[in-house]
Amino acid sequence: MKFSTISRKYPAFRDDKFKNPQKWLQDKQIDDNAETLWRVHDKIYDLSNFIEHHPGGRNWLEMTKGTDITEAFETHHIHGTAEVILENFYVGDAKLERNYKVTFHSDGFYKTLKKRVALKLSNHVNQSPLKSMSKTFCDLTLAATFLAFILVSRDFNFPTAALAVFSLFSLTIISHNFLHQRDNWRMYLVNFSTQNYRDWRIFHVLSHHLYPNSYHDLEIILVEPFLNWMPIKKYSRYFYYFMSPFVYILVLSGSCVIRIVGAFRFNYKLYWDEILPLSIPLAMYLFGNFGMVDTLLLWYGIIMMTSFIYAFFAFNGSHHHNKIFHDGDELESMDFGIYQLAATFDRAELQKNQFLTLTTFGHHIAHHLFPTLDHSVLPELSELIHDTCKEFETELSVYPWYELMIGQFRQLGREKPRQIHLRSR
Ligand code: HEM
Repeated sequence: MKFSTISRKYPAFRDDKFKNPQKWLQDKQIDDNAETLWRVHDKIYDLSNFIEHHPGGRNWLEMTKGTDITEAFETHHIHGTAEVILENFYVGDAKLERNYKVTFHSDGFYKTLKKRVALKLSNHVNQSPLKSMSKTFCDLTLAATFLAFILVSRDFNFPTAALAVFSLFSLTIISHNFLHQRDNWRMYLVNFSTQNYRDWRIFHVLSHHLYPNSYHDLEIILVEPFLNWMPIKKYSRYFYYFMSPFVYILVLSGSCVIRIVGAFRFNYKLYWDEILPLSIPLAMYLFGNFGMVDTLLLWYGIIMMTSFIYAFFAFNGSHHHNKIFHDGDELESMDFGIYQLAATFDRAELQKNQFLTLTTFGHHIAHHLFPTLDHSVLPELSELIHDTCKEFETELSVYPWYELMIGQFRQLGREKPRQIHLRSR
């Protein structure tokens, strides 16, 4: 059946043969009723003259022209300044209703929590020292990654290879913290794993974060038909179990292949920072003991191992337990925050360690609710989020890691949509 629980239209993108982040944005323009400009709730804005002045960087507004940016706008601005500025660019009311059914009522769960978070951040939490720890961790991991790859190319053995894999894995996830924020140089570090920060901002920030586990979520759609967590399946669970390790190994370099194919077949633009990942094999070649071909093979081998561990964490960590919402399931409330709680679980372990929070997608629910906040600030919000959940008679789901993993494999076999019980008043 072709429908999505969270939107009125079934995404145009689903019927494309070659799926990639740029095409996702183009097709979103068809679905979003944004009248070639920018839509926020039921109003249309012309932000063309604001692109250059946007404090978060020009990239966000450039990419989203012609689409409904309600979810992005609400989640990326906590303090209310953006709402005031937005009104300067109002051009008229939207002619058609919003495609997405998710709501942001001012007395609903998400907006209530957001007001409380804004107050707490202004009055009680000094973010600067915490944020600078994140930057220090990130910079040390960057240095460790280069050092580890050079060590591998001088003396290839299990400990040096493991060090290279774990430092690149950590670097990839730490840099994810920074690409959610205003433009900064650390966002480019995600490129070292052969991915690209612009694509990440589409498939992860604008697609996965805003519409998790739905047919609008590119992180799910891009691995189909090899993996499928939606309740409506094409193949048996055994096919997906068999394919899992192959998908895990190829996830990182696969995104690079998608970009190259997009550039040659569809004329998508390639940027200077696409060549950043090659600085690692270059350093290995200059300082190591291997020839050029062996260096490249060694580098790619480590990328594949990193990819396996990265995908293992990403797919088993927070979104695909069989009790989690997946498109086709019914939701009891369409409040944006309640939807995020239904589509995201937290891991019980290691919640207090800042380095591990940064490198393993920790405090994932809080991160989904307020993605621009540095991961170091998220533990400070735990109590507030718990209290607000209680008040709205809803809950955070926290599971031990092994249960999330078992649930993910069960979800690969779940074939019936069901109602997700997360109440909210
Ligand atoms: C696709 C939609 C948008 C996205 C993804 C986005 C993203 C961001 C990001 C990442 C930041 C930096 C946040 C931080 O590091 O604390 C930011 C800040 C900001 N943005 Fe946007 N933005 C969008 C649309 C807009 C619009 C339409 C306006 C107003 C017309 C706006 C006004 C601001 C302002 C004033 C800030 C400074 C921080 C604040 O006051 O919240 N943004 N934005």
